[in-house]
Amino acid sequence: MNMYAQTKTILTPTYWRERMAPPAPAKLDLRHGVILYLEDINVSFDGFKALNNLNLYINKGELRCIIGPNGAGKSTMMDVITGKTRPDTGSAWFGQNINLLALDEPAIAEAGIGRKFQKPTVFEPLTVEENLELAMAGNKGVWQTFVSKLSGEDRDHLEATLLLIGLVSERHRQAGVLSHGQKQWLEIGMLLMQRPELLLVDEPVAGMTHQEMERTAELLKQLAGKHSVVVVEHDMDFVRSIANKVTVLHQGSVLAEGTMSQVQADPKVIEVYLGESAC
Ligand SMILES: Nc1ncnc2c1ncn2[C@@H]1O[C@H](COP(=O)(O)OP(=O)(O)OP(=O)(O)O)[C@@H](O)[C@H]1O
Repeated sequence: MNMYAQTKTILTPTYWRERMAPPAPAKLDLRHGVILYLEDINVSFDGFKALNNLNLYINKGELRCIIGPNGAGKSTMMDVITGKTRPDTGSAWFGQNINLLALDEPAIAEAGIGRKFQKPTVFEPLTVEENLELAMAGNKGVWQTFVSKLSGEDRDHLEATLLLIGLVSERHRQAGVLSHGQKQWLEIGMLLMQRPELLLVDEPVAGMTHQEMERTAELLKQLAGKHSVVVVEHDMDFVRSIANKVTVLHQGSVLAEGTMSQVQADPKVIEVYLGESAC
């Protein structure tokens, strides 16, 4: 190509769009059956070790509960997975091939990790259905979501999600008038609209009635298999009702891991929880 043609080419928007566009997210490699690897993770805040050589492995389709006393490092661990906090040392991989420490928060969400915080953050003036539509939009933008029609596949996904979260009959109600439990389920539904592989759920049953807790347990159990789910929760009855495997964190490390009965019988766990009636 002569110099004139070359200059003309590099002045076109297409030339730059192709080169400046972020690379498409890598396809998650789950061939070893493990979706999350955290290895030797250390996080310090002003010299205080919030995570101390933490190792955690989550299998594809697993529902894992993380428990531990206040200050054990549970939230910090979730922050490392989602890119909110960078560890001082260690490695964090999503499947075999996605290095979480090389990605920022939006890229981690895009790669397939969704997080639900304790407090529901639904859009109260919008209906249940509109909230789900908006969540599906991802990076499309609010305006474009409402002017563009959902594809048949997206519509099916929305209907299936409404059914799963038990809000079919509430679909045209404003999110603001829902009960606390219903808002939590809607927010889980909003995460599901983005088809995450791994869901991180922070204290899902705080403030719920007993009935709402039972419904939430059913919902999380239904999600497992299709998704991998990590739940941080203080309510031990709830944990007992959903978890096959529980990880106990203490002082930023894994203290014990196993079934709820196994960890409850572990003298190290009993010692840590001594005086706390929860366990
Ligand atoms: N940004 C921060 N700056 C300083 N210290 C922090 C920061 N975030 C967390 N910590 C400290 O790190 C430790 C672990 O906190 P973290 O919130 O991860 O624990 P947790 O297990 O989630 O506790 P809880 O069950 O009370 O939510 C605590 O001692 C906390 O005070």
